[in-house]
Amino acid sequence: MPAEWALRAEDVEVRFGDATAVDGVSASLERGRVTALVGPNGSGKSTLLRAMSRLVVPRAGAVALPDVPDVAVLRGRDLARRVGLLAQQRPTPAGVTVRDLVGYGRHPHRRGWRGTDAGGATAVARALSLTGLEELAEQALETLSGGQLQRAWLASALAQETDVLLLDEPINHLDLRYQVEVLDLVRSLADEHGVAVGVVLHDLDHAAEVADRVVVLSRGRVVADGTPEEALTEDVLSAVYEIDVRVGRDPVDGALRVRTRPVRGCARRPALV
Ligand SMILES: Nc1ncnc2c1ncn2[C@@H]1O[C@H](COP(=O)(O)OP(=O)(O)OP(=O)(O)O)[C@@H](O)[C@H]1O
Repeated sequence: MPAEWALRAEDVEVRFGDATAVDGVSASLERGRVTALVGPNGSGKSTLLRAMSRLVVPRAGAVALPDVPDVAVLRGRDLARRVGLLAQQRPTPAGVTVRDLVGYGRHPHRRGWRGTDAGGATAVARALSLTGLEELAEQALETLSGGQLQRAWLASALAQETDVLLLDEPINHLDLRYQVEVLDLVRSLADEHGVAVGVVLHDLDHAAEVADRVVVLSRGRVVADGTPEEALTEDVLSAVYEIDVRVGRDPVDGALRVRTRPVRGCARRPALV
């Protein structure tokens, strides 16, 4: 049975001056499913996520929720209660603690002139716990490492408690352990909480592992959209990345593995001592 869609881009076009960054893209994010957006640098992944959360206004097309044919009619805070975005580029405000930053994620839920938010404290505590940041909660953002800061921003997006979560390169700067933990978290948000996740990833092995569906973008257009096996083919990837790509299976666990021909000079590495 096809999954129920939660957010949909319909023929979305975004231009910056004369340049078209997203060129008539249609793609759906489904409840309880992880959709990975992949493609070369500059192919329009971030711009598409930003258009889906209305951070950029499409020149044509629409972004729809099941009950709202075009989210352009929604107030920003109404959309932010339903669609969360972990953007790629974020300013780091000085003198702000991790707990403050995570609390900002509750902004769309605050009501009234005092800004009351009944579920706020629980949501912030949960987000800190899910991202392993409880011990750093009172620390100022400027004292964090790149990976800790990345987790703090992710926690802020989680505290927003939206049905749709858009994550732009969420495992950037993370060490091996936190890469796995964040990808596990992404999976469990979909599996256990029914969240529709759209995630931009550069590592195609990660995309194959975590995603139910993969959308491959090239020059602002969708060139493949399907299961990892359907979308991440040698033909598609070799054409899109303009490099000889091989797709196989991991001999140990059978997972899809994407490899490139060794870069000249890197094929023969000295033996590890
Ligand atoms: N604010 C902007 N002003 C002008 N051009 C922009 C702006 N944002 C993005 N672009 C251009 O739009 C195109 C798509 O950029 P985008 O950031 O969406 O690509 P991407 O696939 O996310 O790339 P990357 O993998 O490098 O993050 C690029 O050519 C980029 O230069």
